[in-house]
Amino acid sequence: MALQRIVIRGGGELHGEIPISGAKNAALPLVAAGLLTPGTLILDNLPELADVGFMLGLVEQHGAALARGPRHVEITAERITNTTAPYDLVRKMRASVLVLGPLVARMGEAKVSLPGGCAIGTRPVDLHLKGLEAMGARIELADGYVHATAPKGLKGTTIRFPFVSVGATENLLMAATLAEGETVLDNAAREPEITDLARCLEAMGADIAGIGTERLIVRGQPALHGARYSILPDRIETGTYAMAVGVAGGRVELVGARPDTLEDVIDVLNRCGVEVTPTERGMAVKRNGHRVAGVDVMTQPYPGFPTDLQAQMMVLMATADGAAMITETIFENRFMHVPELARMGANVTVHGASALVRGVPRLKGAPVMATDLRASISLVLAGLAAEGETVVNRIYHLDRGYERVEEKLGAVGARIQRVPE
Ligand SMILES: CC(=O)N[C@H]1[C@@H](OP(=O)(O)OP(=O)(O)OC[C@H]2O[C@@H](n3ccc(=O)[nH]c3=O)[C@H](O)[C@@H]2O)O[C@H](CO)[C@@H](O)[C@@H]1O
Ligand SMILES: C=C(OP(=O)(O)O)C(=O)O
Repeated sequence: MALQRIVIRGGGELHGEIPISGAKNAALPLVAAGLLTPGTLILDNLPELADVGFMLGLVEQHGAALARGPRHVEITAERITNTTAPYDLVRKMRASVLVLGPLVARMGEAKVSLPGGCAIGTRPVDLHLKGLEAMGARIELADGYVHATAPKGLKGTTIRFPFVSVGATENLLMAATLAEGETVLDNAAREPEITDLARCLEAMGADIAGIGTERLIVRGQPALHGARYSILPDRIETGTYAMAVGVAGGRVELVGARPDTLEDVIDVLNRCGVEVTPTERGMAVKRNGHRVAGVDVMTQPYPGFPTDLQAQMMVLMATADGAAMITETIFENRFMHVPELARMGANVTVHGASALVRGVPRLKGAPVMATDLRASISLVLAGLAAEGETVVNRIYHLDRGYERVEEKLGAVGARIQRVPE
């Protein structure tokens, strides 16, 4: 794909409505779950994103047949013909590691390239591997690959996570559905995407208790069957566009949003003066004239403030009337947007895991470089608030997680364009 950039002329308010897509971070494990059954898993409300395309390509090369329509896929893994997830696919997207649990559980074997570090931190997968080991798999690491074998199948056990991990919870939850006996996952992640995965697994015949809590109890089944499931709306996309309205001003209805999946974020927005109200179709977000107030936030596992909205929140605080302390507790290197925002006139000082943001009346347009998905969209938001022109380079990260971003923002009045680099 040719390199592209996004050009934004800031300063205008946003008015109208934005449709919210299906959640990327629910879609990825749900596609992997298609490997658990020889039956057909039908997923609706599938977001059209680069990451979803990578994940579908991955399950396809494991032997799944795909039938795709708009926002819809049918995955039939009648036979798994290949249990190796190669480096070339895994390096494009870390969530590829989510095929490990389903493959070992169903086939007794899998070889998955180790995902490696990425821009936001080292991101090891030790909890995924320890959990599979506790379920009886033998784990070997060689040549950059994890080779997991469980020729007699996985066995249920109790796994207590030392800290909360979304991916490890998902991988082991999927593995446990086909294990022999009962698996207890303690200190499990409670993100809405995990609830979505658990509900879909139930529809496929899994027996799971404690859904939505930090203790998941799974009674393994000999096999799962096909099902049809509609993916929940993306709470991170919702929060991002809510913050865009906070940054630019105006009033926008986020159609299809599920406010119950982002209560903490809505509370923060209301406290800083961005009005969020539920509507019949989703939620409405409004800011009129006045500058927002500074509000401190700390990222936390769900139901706390999501790390995936930290960069966008920083942009909102960058133009606040006052100061805000933003603390990142999930990833050790998730402030790469700070130097780029500074080039646009933001006043941010980083001390370890905290960033002190002193609001300025106005940001200024500049050419900037996107380093990861949420950093990229934060620069787009900054461009909406800035005087003059902002050019965001290296936008392929954006297409991993935001569907038709320039169309969605353009439709509510943003002056935004995608152009070749
Ligand atoms: C595809 C997907 O859903 N991605 C999300 C998922 O990522 P992901 O599932 O990778 O994030 P985790 O919740 O696992 O990571 C949380 C923390 O635990 C660490 N860790 C994790 C696993 C492990 O085995 N060992 C370990 O040390 C990570 O490096 C990180 O510091 O949750 C993150 C936290 O909400 C989000 O930012 C990502 O958008
Ligand atoms: C970090 C993210 O995704 P991933 O875990 O797929 O890298 C994200 O969605 O912000």
